Amino acid sequence: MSLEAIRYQRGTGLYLLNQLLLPHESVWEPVPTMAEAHAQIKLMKVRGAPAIGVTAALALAVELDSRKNLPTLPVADLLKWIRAHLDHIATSRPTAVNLFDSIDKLWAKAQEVAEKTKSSVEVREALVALAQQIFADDVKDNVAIGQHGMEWLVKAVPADQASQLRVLTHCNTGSLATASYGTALGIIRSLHANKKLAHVYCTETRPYNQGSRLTAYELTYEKMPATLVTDSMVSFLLKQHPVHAIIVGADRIARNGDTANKIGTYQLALAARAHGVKMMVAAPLTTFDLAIADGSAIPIEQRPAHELIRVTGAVVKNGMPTSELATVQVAPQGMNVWNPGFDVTPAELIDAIVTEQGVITKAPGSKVFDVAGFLKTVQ
Ligand SMILES: CSC[C@@H](O)[C@@H](O)C(=O)COP(=O)(O)O
Repeated sequence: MSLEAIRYQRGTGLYLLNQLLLPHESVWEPVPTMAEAHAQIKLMKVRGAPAIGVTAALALAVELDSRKNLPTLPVADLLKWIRAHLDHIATSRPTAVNLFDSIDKLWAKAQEVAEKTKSSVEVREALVALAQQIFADDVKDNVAIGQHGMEWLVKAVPADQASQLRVLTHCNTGSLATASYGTALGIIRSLHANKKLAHVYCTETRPYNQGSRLTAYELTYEKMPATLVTDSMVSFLLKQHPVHAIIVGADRIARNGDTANKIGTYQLALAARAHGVKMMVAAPLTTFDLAIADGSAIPIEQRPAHELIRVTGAVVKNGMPTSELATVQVAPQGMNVWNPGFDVTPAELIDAIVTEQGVITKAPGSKVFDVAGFLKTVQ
């Protein structure tokens, strides 16, 4: 059983693993309302593009179930309540489009059922079912991404190396960032399960350390052969040690394949290109934003300065980490800070985008992906 970040059952409620306390403590927190989901997403107690989208949907399901007055409202009033709550949760974090994908799907379903049935109870039932579907689909999609990515990479490397693959990943894209299994980490999980993984490197992913806190935790938990490196070591690592592919997730992918992902991804793609290493992006279709032509339109979240100038970790006693957390300051007070949470990797630097429907590659000679064209062939 792999780690999980989201627990939900109708009647029991929604619980999120507080990722701010990992890997030192596993504390599950209830999410009884959309307002609480907004707070947990904003604080990054839950994070990762797919996990955010799933959380928003399940929180709506939970609140629709627990507020007994909602199904007694006239359907027009229930729609107003739903719209206001969806608009609020949309303000929690700006970059991962999966949140907005969930919001759009939930709103479309609410309107459709309201129009057809005029029944608030029917609207509630349809939205609870849709939220459960969004949760279940994410797991299924990640498993498919894992399989497609593994198959693509095995074919992309020399045959005599295909069962001894060495990869590098960034940020956290595993069970903790999704409903389960993971996207980029899902591919690595599939390689490991199929005995094709020789080694995985994970970056610390400064400044928020999703790599050292979360991915390293998942890799250790899964007993994969793994090594942690700082973000600044990657070019030298690629020069010194053979790595077949850098595999990352995504928060938003434009029509041409430009990809917003955790800050630092762009420099990894540049290093990969300079060293002849494959650059793979793994994401479900909920991460695609077909409304934007290229990455210049992707909103990039600016994170607070304290994430750069302070570090939180477990207090070490007798050489061992304890469950006591402490925050220390590592830069002078008052120092100016620039802290974008994400960057955009140009499509030109990406070799493959792995989805649950298959792998998107560029036409020979093209610098960009035809995402819309790919989707027409698979849907
Ligand atoms: C499968 S998650 C893909 C991305 O969401 C992930 O790499 C990432 O950038 C997460 O950022 P975070 O700021 O931790 O939410």
